[in-house]
Amino acid sequence: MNGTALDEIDDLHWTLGLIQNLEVGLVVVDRKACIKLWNGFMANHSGLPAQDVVGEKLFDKFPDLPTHWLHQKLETVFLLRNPAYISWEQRPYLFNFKNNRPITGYSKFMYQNITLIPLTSPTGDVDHIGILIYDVTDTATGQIALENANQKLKKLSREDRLTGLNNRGYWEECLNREFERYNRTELVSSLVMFDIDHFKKVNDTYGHQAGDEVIRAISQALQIQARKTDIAGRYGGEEFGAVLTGTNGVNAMIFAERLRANVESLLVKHGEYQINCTISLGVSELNEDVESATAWLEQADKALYQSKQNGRNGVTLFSV
Ligand SMILES: Nc1nc2c(ncn2[C@@H]2O[C@H](COP(=O)(O)OP(=O)(O)OP(=O)(O)O)[C@@H](O)[C@H]2O)c(=O)[nH]1
Repeated sequence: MNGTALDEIDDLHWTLGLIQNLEVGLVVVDRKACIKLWNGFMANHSGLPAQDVVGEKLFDKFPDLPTHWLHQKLETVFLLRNPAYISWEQRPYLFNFKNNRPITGYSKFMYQNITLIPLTSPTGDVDHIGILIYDVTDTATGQIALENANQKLKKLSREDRLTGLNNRGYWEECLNREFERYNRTELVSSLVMFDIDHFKKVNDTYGHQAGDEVIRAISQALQIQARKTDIAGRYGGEEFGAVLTGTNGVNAMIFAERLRANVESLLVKHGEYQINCTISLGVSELNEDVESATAWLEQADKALYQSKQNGRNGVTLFSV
């Protein structure tokens, strides 16, 4: 053997060593999806050494693979002779490997980015594809945790702590949006505002904690009665609002009256006491006479004030 041949063998030897020890998975398959190369990364994570895998059909050896999808991807790479990239966001993993990172141990599996590379033979044909598997568990779990934290923050910024209802800021935003929507679609909506009657007396008689229990119980009654499309919020200390989308004034009055009766029949337990409360409600239908979201709110508030004037524990529909 001459010097050049020895050099080439030497080059091949260290190239193979490099491939075997890469911290990236490498699988080479032919046109029949027969496995030609299976590097150390793949052996370590699958528990299957190269001698058990090389020469086998990929889909026979790994029946859990997304056969149809991967087959199509491989065919496209053979046909177009262009690489294909699949990120963990499109498909969390190709091979179901356990996540063995101690820091990101809360993910059960290894997130993977995948690259499919067409491999050209000396004749210029593409008869093989290299499948590269990158372990991106750290990036993926970090990004998922960040997204979850953002979702939680968003929820917290919109939520009233005591009741879990929308807080005033977010509820007003929804009210404004509903008003804008009405201007575009003219689909009717109604607003119900209500306030707990003589609530100061509840606090003074049973204490602030008991008052909080009453607020929570009434909020729950509101949440149970509201539809998914209704927008319920805590407007102030003991004042609440509900935007009833797609509901006219007459039906909003039925809603309000049912809620009034529900609250009237509630008995809120606090220690040895059972506290009974009532609410006063005002209803305002959104129609072309209402000039702004603020005007809509003022109308419902006027109707609520009328209910208080009428002796409380009642419902009033705003009229000019
Ligand atoms: N426990 C508790 N009390 C609150 C909260 N927010 C406001 N309040 C109390 O609600 C009471 C509201 O009293 P008022 O505005 O005088 O009204 P009211 O006693 O309900 O009388 P009317 O509305 O006229 O029937 C006050 O005593 C506030 O301290 C809260 O989050 N928890």
